[in-house]
Amino acid sequence: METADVIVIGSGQGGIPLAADFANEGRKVVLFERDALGGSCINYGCTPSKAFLAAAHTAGRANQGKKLGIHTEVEVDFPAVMERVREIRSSFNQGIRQRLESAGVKVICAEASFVGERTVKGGDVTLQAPLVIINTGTSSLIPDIPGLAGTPYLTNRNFFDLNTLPARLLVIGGGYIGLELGQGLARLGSQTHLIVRGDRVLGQEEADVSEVLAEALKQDGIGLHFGVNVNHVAHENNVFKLTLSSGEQLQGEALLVVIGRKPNTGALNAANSGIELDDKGFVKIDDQFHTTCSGVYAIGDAAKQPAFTHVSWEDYRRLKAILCGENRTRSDRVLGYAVYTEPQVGRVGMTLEQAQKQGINACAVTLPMSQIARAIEWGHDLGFYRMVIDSDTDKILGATLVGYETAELVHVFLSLIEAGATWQLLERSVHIHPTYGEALPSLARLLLGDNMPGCPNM
Ligand SMILES: Cc1cc2nc3c(=O)[nH]c(=O)nc-3n(C[C@H](O)[C@H](O)[C@H](O)COP(=O)(O)OP(=O)(O)OC[C@H]3O[C@@H](n4cnc5c(N)ncnc54)[C@H](O)[C@@H]3O)c2cc1C
Ligand SMILES: NC(=O)c1ccc[n+]([C@@H]2O[C@H](COP(=O)([O-])OP(=O)(O)OC[C@H]3O[C@@H](n4cnc5c(N)ncnc54)[C@H](O)[C@@H]3O)[C@@H](O)[C@H]2O)c1
Repeated sequence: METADVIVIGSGQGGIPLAADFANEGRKVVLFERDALGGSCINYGCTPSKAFLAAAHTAGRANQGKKLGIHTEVEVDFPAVMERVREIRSSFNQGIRQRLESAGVKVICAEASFVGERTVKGGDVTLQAPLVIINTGTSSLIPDIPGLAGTPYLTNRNFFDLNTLPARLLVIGGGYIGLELGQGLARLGSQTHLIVRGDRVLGQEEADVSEVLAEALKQDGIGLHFGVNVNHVAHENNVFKLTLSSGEQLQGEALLVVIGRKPNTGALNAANSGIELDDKGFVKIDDQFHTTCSGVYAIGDAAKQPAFTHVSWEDYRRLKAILCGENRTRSDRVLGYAVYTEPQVGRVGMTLEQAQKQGINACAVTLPMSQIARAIEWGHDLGFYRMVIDSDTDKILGATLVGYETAELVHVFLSLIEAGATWQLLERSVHIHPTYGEALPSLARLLLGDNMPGCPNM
């Protein structure tokens, strides 16, 4: 049987740099990929969705110009929007191929599965290696709704193949993907309905985050249906007909199904290498990414890490350090993430509820957009900034920023928390006027009991 030094299964966000690094060090590295190189992020996730949203939010902002007295007629060239998205995706994809090739990684385009301990078969190649890394990601979870199977519904996988703007869009799921892509198509002109099983969108966030988002979606003309299930799907004459548990019927030319993800571990035959999966199929790992089989590690979404690209990438850095003998773990990082709706949600660290559940004597301060000069000047009236602190140590524990481009601004908190900073440090900082960033020391000033924390001229 052929051998290698390292086998990587899946070209996800952590697997690619790991494979390239080991190959650059002169080791024999083989990477198995059953689909497009670069995984979900580059092909069906972050890259195409954010390129798509750049167009959608440009249209949305132009339409909102009327609040500032600017009236424009937006004309959407949908095929051009989608062609640009696919071009960007393709260029990123090519970049991955070049990176792996120039590092000397042997890429095998086949689905891999374990046939023995640390022994992997893909296509007609069977290999054994002392080090195997699983980075196989997730795929769309599809609900078992009568009538759905066999219809041409959309998921994040085929969404970016669209060439015609659907006149009416129906979305099942009120999470990240439903909100981002649903709001995106609505802003480009689809009459959109969001069907949400729970009582609010983004159910895992704080309730007032959901409220702001719901208001923003309504302003984009999106119909919101809470607390309902889809009982039946029909597809006739190119029109989807959905019957909801409330008895309501909805129709649309497109149906987007985005109710969460399932791990890509079914094909792995993990048990053949003594690798245990949990009851949902995620690979079980310890705090150093080790599976239940010696020499086999798992990173990213398939290992039930928070499902974000930067997490999978950071998994790579930590696993690399661990394999080089450093005593790192996976659980001591400050988690940040963002939702790319308008307004955006930028989140870092703990919410107040999470902190209190951990027994921390925590408190939070919140500053609404109506008290931020920059937001008033630009007409960005939806949202708020919130900071959570430890009342005993004064350390900053977390932040939730809902507003314009907060995915950028929230990094201030990421660095402060990483540095173990107190809220007094933020309060002392003199931020530039007039900026959104200026509101962050103002937020801290609320802890001084300052009721008028805004900028000097307010
Ligand atoms: C629509 C959408 C938008 C997103 N937007 C963002 C965002 O803005 N920011 C963010 O941080 N995250 C975002 N995410 C999440 C992000 O894409 C993932 O968390 C990220 O890609 C990490 O995935 P990964 O490294 O675990 O594996 P993946 O990127 O999923 O890659 C796994 C790879 O393994 C391959 N594979 C699976 N099984 C096998 C097998 N048996 N043999 C060979 N190959 C196999 C797959 O084909 C795939 O290429 C988004 C996701 C989606 C779906
Ligand atoms: N900006 C980003 O970083 C970004 C963007 C997109 C996706 N992602 C990642 O991808 C993951 C998956 O996104 P997602 O939107 O598919 O999942 P999600 O978990 O964010 O949302 C799923 C939604 O579907 C609903 N739902 C679940 N089961 C249902 C059912 N049977 N019927 C009807 N509704 C149901 C849930 O209540 C929820 O509203 C995210 O958790 C995130 O980690 C990240």
